Amino acid sequence: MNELKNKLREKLLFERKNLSREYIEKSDELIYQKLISLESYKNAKNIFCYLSIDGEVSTIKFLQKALIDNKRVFVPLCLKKGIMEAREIMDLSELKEGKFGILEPIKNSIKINFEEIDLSIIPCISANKEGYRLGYGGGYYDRFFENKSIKNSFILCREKMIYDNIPFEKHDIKFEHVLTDKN
Ligand SMILES: Nc1nc2c(c(=O)[nH]1)N(C=O)[C@@H](CNc1ccc(C(=O)N[C@@H](CCC(=O)O)C(=O)O)cc1)CN2
Ligand SMILES: Nc1ncnc2c1ncn2[C@@H]1O[C@H](COP(=O)(O)OP(=O)(O)OP(=O)(O)O)[C@@H](O)[C@H]1O
Repeated sequence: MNELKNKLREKLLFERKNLSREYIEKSDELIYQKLISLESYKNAKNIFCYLSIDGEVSTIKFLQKALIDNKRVFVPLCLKKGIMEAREIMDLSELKEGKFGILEPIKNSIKINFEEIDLSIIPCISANKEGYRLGYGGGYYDRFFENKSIKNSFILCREKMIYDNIPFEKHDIKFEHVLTDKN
């Protein structure tokens, strides 16, 4: 199974590299507009959202907007293999580049308990329309959401990166929504 996922990861990352700058910018903007129009965004007090890298759907503008709208914003801090926490940031300038080139909050940032998160924004390399995703293979999101009652979870995925036949296993979490530049 891991072999299958790794092959697919490689193929999809290659395809992602070949998306045009134009399409990337356009889909980033469309997805951003959808995000800030969500009722679950408007009602959210506490938001958990990733910090985008490479060809992932950009979340920078969204995070800035959330901070301006006085939401409390939490981002992933990877602690050890497969384990991450949601830690608060007040400003994007607090972030430092961590493992994998991903921006991270400082070590003594405030942790939020899972139950207090009102809205979760989740990265992927690819996803299917049912809410299964393919990530970088660290298992961070599967463990973070394991055995939890998930509310208002949104995977961000460009329409061109949607892939119907994502292989999934018992531990893989099915998220509630997939936001693309089309749906
Ligand atoms: N933007 C963004 N942030 C995210 C994720 C993501 O997919 N996107 N994550 C989603 O999970 C978590 C980080 N995922 C990670 C996955 C792998 C490695 C990593 O170091 N990989 C090594 C090999 C590790 C090993 O197997 O020993 C490498 O590829 O060099 C780091 C972070 C949390 N933050
Ligand atoms: N809840 C879990 N408990 C134990 N191991 C897990 C769990 N979830 C995932 N794993 C393990 O983590 C590894 C990576 O899983 P997977 O390929 O599904 O990651 P991914 O969803 O692509 O990664 P990420 O969530 O970091 O983006 C696999 O070896 C898997 O067995």
